[in-house]
Amino acid sequence: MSNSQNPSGIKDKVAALSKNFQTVDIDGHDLPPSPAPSTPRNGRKYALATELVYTEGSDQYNASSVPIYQSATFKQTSASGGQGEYDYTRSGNPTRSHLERHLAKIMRANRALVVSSGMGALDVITRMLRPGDEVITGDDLYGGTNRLLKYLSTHGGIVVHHVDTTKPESVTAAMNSRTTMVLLETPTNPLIKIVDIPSIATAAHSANPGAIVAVDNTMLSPMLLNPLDLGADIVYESGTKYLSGHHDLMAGVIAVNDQVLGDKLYFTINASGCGLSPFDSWLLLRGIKTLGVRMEKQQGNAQRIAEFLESHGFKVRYPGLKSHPQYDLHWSMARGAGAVLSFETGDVNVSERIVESARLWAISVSFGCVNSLISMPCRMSHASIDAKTRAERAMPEDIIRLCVGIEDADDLIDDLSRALVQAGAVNVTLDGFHALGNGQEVGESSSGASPPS
Ligand SMILES: Cc1ncc(COP(=O)(O)O)c(C=O)c1O
Ligand SMILES: N[C@@H](CCSC[C@H](N)C(=O)O)C(=O)O
Repeated sequence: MSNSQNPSGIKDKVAALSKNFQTVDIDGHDLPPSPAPSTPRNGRKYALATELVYTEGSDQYNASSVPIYQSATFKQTSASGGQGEYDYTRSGNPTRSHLERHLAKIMRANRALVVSSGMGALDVITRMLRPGDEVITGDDLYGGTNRLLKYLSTHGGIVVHHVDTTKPESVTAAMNSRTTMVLLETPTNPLIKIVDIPSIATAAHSANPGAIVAVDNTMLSPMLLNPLDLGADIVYESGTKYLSGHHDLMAGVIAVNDQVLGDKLYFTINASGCGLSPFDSWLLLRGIKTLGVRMEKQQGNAQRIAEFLESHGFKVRYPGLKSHPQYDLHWSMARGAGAVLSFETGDVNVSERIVESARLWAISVSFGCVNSLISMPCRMSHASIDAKTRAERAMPEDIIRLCVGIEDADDLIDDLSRALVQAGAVNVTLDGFHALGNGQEVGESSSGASPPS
């Protein structure tokens, strides 16, 4: 390059300098590594609602919204490679890093990792298992989790014990020195059973100090529960649900405190290539900002709807109701009841008619979205669990799951009332209406098992 093209020789100087000093750009400006993450956890400085929206970026242009680094590759400054913070998006991407560090803070973890779905997160976690390892898990589990565990027990030589995790003594009885992982959900999906995380974590670690206690926190989100503070080693969740809140992306989040564990999980993510894309990382980061207000509104609505159904004679499962058999246990761990509840009608056909009569409530799987959803888990989200297993696990075929959104609660109740009447689920009198055929106790199964899909 001639001096006329480069009068002061500044570019040569900068090029030489930048080999050693990576934060100087081509024009010699001091350049912070692009978007520096939200501050790593250093003790909670603010209330969670504040932390959700507060991110300290040091983007070179002070962008208020973290930029989407839609790039697969990052140029290096020398042929020896590995000098820049990023080289390839499968291994790391600034938008994803920002999200991960923001999540670590919110989840009260030392490290968070984001992948392409909640099931992707569980896949990464279970890749730590080896043939002969034993896993203890619940008898009421999200259908996809059950399916992956079944696959691992059929094809991977992993022994999976499904026990009633609401009874810590059942979990303890299944433990031995080969127990490598205890996998918990609370509240369970869809029976809304509560699991005592601290007691089970203590028992698992004393049976085998190397055992990993992993908690699926999808139902409550970090807004309402922090399993790592209760003795869990890994917390993971489907970011498709509350964290993002709009059903416009799929994501999975994993968080840990142990550095070695974090490194192992990261290795698998890089090796298998399931890290969350830059655009979905950005969308998830945007969704997280409103988690506090969404959850507050959603669980306020859910409480009203649970009380409405119970007051009209339905058997309702929701930890915000004093009638929940594990009300005290739930509130000893969590800061809220969440926004998923289920109820029974006593008749699978009546349940079907209710679901199909609702208008505001969309017939849809999933939960955590701003819109209210209604579903029959045995035919939808949990259809991958065969009818025989569902019956053995006392999963009522008529159970209806409500995933409550942010709409006006009166509108939701009006729509549900109309659906209950239209479906013939209630006895209407001059004084109001009352559930028909609700002679069931929690956990008692009704007839009418439908075939697995
Ligand atoms: C409790 C629970 N865990 C995990 C998952 C899996 O998440 P994803 O659908 O994002 O893979 C789901 C739902 O799909 C779920 O309900
Ligand atoms: N067809 C899907 C069903 C997804 S269910 C989603 C969510 N976890 C829920 O509980 O509603 C599948 O087979 O995985």
